Amino acid sequence: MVDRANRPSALSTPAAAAPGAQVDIVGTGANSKVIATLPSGESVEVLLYGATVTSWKSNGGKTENLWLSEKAAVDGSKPVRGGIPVVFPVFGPPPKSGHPTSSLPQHGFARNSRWEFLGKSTSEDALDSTSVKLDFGLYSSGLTEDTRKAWPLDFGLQYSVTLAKDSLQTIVNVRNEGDKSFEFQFLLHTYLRIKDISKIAINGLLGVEYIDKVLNASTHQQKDESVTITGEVDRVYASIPQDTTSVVEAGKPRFDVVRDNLSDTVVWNPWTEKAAAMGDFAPNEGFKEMVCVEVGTVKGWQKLEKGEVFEGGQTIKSIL
Ligand SMILES: O=P(O)(O)OC[C@H]1O[C@@H](O)[C@H](O)[C@@H](O)[C@@H]1O
Repeated sequence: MVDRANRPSALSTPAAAAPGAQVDIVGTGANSKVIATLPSGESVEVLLYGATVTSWKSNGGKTENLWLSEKAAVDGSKPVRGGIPVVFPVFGPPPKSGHPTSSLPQHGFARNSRWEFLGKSTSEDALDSTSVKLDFGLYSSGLTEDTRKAWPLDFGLQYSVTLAKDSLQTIVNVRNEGDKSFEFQFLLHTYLRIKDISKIAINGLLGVEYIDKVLNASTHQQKDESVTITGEVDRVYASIPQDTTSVVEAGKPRFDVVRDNLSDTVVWNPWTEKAAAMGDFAPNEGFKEMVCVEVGTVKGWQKLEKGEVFEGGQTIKSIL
């Protein structure tokens, strides 16, 4: 457990009042989303369902950085296929029995619960560039009765999405608001949009041990400098010493994914058959234009005692 409640996050954004960013709440009910746009045109869209970031445009609003399936459910009927779903309090299929998360669905309940929009703050950096921070909350009191029964622990999640000119920062703060300790895993299931999977290299994982879920969960070590993708990939890289995982496309840096207080990263691409088997994955060939680089804490469990807080997240830089 890492308690960062009392130390300022290196990634936190000051909430100084500055005009400029436009923030709108669009739609009603399960479809509601918050859209923030900077004066320079960059934008982010966050569906209240799952607090799922469904779009992040940089380059003056001209470049979409996230992949979203054409058949993604954005009506609250199921987790969103694409964008940045939030995985909490368990990653993947939960332990079969004997763990408090055992009756939860794959990847937990955060990605299919409706979050509250807590508000926005804007700031300007030294270069007079505006950024906007959107805060979302999910609390045990806001869960459905069934979910509450399946995980009857008192928690508060605050999730901050900060849009700046060339970056998006997503940070979670998990608080134990009950009397009993609890364990959790957390992951940001980011679907990065790329042009051509055959030209992608993922760097920053050299020497790191990973569990290969395609090869019967066997353990391997990353021996090549770059991970390239030529078939289904589903790997959990754990305890990564380097903070940054980079995505290079056709020899040019495209994304830097910088982890904050999260030591693991999942690299996932479903490839042909798995993509075709998912009813909400479209178009079929869409797997060529996405790669998931998912930062998290998923090997083992984070434990929070009464009143304790954990904070962690990522900053993604879009390089063009
Ligand atoms: O279909 P889901 O539940 O969104 O999960 C997608 C993928 O998510 C990845 O994080 C997992 O490592 C994969 O095993 C899984 O298939």
